[in-house]
Amino acid sequence: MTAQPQPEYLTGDVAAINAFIDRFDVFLLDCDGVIWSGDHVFEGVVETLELLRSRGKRTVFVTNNSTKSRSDYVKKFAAMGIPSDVEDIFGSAYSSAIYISRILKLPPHQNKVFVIGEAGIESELKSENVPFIGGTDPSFRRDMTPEDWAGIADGSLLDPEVGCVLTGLDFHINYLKLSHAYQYLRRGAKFLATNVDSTFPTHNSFFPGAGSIGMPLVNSTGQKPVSLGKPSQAMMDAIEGKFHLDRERTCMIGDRLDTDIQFGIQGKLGGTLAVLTGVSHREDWEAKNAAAVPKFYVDKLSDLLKAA
Ligand SMILES: O=C(O)[C@H](O)[C@H](O)COP(=O)(O)O
Ligand SMILES: [Mg+2]
Repeated sequence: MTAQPQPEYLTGDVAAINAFIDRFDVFLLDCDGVIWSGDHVFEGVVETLELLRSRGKRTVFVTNNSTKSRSDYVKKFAAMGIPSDVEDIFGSAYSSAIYISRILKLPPHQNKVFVIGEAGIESELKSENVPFIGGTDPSFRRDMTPEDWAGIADGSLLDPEVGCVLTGLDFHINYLKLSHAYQYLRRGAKFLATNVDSTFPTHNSFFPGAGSIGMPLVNSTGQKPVSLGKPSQAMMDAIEGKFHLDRERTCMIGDRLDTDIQFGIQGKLGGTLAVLTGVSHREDWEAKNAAAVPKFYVDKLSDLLKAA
């Protein structure tokens, strides 16, 4: 197997950074591991976004994190001193909601979604008028009872209008939710995921990701979900349609090879930039079986400030 061309290292190279910025009109920016870690915004990120915008560049935030809706993210950005607009944000919860409402088009008698995930998914489904159950409903945040075993087994506790199961990052996952979802899938419901990231970078550490939350259903049903987050090209096509992207003049910036960088490469974007403040490290793309190799990399996003 021929070695993949290794990325250009930009950190500290003012001329290369300027050439990099001038080469693109639109920057698609990942969030967890690039902009912030949990509620902590990385140093210099606010100024870096200001620099890109001052040079007439469009900044679009593309996150796989489905726990928040686009309007939640506008609030999170504002709290960090980053002006943004709902129109600048494309999350996997939104990507999933528009896929279900505009592409999947569930039959009217089975148009409900059983959600495994947080409020972000529910808000985006509501914005697309897609009915759902499960999710943050407190009646699902408890242990199984004898009635649950019996009612799930004979179907009397299941909602016949559920036609789809959607899994995302869920900080309240439990056996009751998994059992309902499993039975809906056994009965033929469509299996979707907002994203399948194995880990979640936050609090300067790592936690189980959305993909690890949905894995018990993959294992128990033998089915794989259709994933609507990065690197899904359904998401890229939706972004291209919305922002009228010139792919050659667009660069994806991310911290994860098998989501962000693959997303940019499969999307045939003009460039991909990896940052080393999140999941992936140099060894990951230098490895023979690398999931993807970025075109450029920096230690951290704010290294682009050297261009100023
Ligand atoms: O488990 C997850 O959902 C992901 O780790 C998280 O959402 C990643 O978000 P992103 O880096 O795409 O902003
Ligand atoms: Mg990330």
